[in-house]
Amino acid sequence: MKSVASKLREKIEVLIVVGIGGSYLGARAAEEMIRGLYANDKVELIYVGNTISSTYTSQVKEYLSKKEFGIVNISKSGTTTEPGIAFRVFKELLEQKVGKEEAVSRIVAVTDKAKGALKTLADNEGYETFVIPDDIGGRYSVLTPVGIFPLLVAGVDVDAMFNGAKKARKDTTDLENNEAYKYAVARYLLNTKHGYKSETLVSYELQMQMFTE
Ligand SMILES: O=P(O)(O)OC[C@H]1O[C@H](O)[C@H](O)[C@@H](O)[C@@H]1O
Repeated sequence: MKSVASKLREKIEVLIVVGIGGSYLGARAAEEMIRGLYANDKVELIYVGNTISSTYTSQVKEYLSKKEFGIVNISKSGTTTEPGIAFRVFKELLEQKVGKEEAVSRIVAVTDKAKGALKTLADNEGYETFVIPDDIGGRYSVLTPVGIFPLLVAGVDVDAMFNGAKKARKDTTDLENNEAYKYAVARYLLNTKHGYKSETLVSYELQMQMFTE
């Protein structure tokens, strides 16, 4: 995955990340938390397929007219409507810009190992493909190719991320010092013993906003 990402990085200024829900939020949350909102890196990530806004889509198309770009299309089922539409739009734009053959070398699919329309399309077109493991749900997929591929193209140090994840796992085995566990216990007690029925998790730190999305 690293070599595919670094080859793509050499060619492009923008990576179009196609995906919605669990197939996009992890990468975006991690990218913004790690790089900040205005990253000083040669490759910019632009997220599409999480809206059907034609205004947004045409703004991104216009922005790309002067940029070298590639696409990663991320969908576990391979059949979700919004990313399906967005992928068609941006694939066509890329093919018009660089030709079909070069477009194939700039498109990557992240999807199920065997089933779904995206898997079939990727096999037919010859796109490089990375697998979303069966037993990992969308919202937990940031440390799979769903999050890691876009982050690699963005130039994020993913080895440091994995080291951090390993350290967090080790540190949290002791429940008394596990912040997530303490939070879960507190909210459970507030709900069941004190009658609080709704909860709002808010971040006023702009680059952490996607974490709570
Ligand atoms: O990865 P996909 O199959 O395209 O699904 C992407 C997302 O689609 C919807 O928004 C679902 O509510 C999410 O749970 C899912 O993560």
